[in-house]
Amino acid sequence: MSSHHRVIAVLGAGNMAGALAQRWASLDPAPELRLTTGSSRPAWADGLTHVSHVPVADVPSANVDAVAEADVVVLGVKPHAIVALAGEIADALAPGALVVSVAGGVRLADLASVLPAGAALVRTMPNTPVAVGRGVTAFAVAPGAPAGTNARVHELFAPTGAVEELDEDLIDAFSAVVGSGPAYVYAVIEAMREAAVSQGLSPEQAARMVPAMIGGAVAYLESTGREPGDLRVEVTSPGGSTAAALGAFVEHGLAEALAAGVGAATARARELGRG
Ligand SMILES: NC(=O)C1=CN([C@@H]2O[C@H](COP(=O)(O)OP(=O)(O)OC[C@H]3O[C@@H](n4cnc5c(N)ncnc54)[C@H](O)[C@@H]3O)[C@@H](O)[C@H]2O)C=CC1
Ligand SMILES: O=C(O)[C@@H]1CCC=N1
Repeated sequence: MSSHHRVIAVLGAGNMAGALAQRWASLDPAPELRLTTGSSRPAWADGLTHVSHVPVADVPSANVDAVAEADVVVLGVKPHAIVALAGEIADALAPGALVVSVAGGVRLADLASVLPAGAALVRTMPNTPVAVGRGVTAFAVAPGAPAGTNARVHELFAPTGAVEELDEDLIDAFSAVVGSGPAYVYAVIEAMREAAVSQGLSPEQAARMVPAMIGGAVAYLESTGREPGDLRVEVTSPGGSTAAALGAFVEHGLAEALAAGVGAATARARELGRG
């Protein structure tokens, strides 16, 4: 991380913004991180001298205090609370501070309306694997932001995984696939573990084997660069056991279920953005 981003304030360091902060805290050299929450305590920050944490329940000015001279300000609260939080800290922002929203649905225009004109404002959609440097984040820069804002976002997010700029109108769809996606994968892992146990494997065996299988399948896909359909066929002997499973998936509507889930998530993100 360059000298640009020496002090990072993370306001609302919960599941998502906390995952980002965790990654930044692990860098060498690490930035100074100032976390705020409502009342909860981010246990991962215990004992880290470059990470401070103040709950607004204890210190009502915690957000404004954290922003003073910060190079980056991450707004990590829930969508319904984020415009109020942006307004609360607007006057305390250091000149040139990069303001990063992670809120689902909430539009740049709504955030820009309460921030100083020309603020370096960016809307992002990260996912929780950023905590281990394997996230995938999309971002859109506010129309009035200074030149170079885009490069600052790339630099800030580079240690958290993949990052790419996306038209703001596509961020809700990206959220439905990639922001929420880890939850879908964990739901699949849970269901596969249950299925394994129902076929006689022990819970411990299933817990070990299922994530290793998924990690291996993804690594094979990524390292060969082959199409998933091609790799699927490679596993599926005609008339064999895999074909029996894939037939059952078609019969039970797996693809339709995934499409319906992604559609529901996109629609819900748009709703959240309208408040
Ligand atoms: N959880 C996820 O995987 C993802 C979440 N997001 C977005 O991240 C945002 C937060 O979601 P989560 O992290 O899941 O929720 P969360 O509830 O874990 O985090 C919100 C945090 O804000 C704190 N907070 C509440 N009021 C505050 C205030 N006035 N000042 C400072 N902190 C305050 C809470 O104590 C909590 O730590 C949402 O806008 C969501 O759309 C985006 C991408 C993925
Ligand atoms: O569930 C949510 O609303 C957020 C947005 C993407 C992931 N979590």
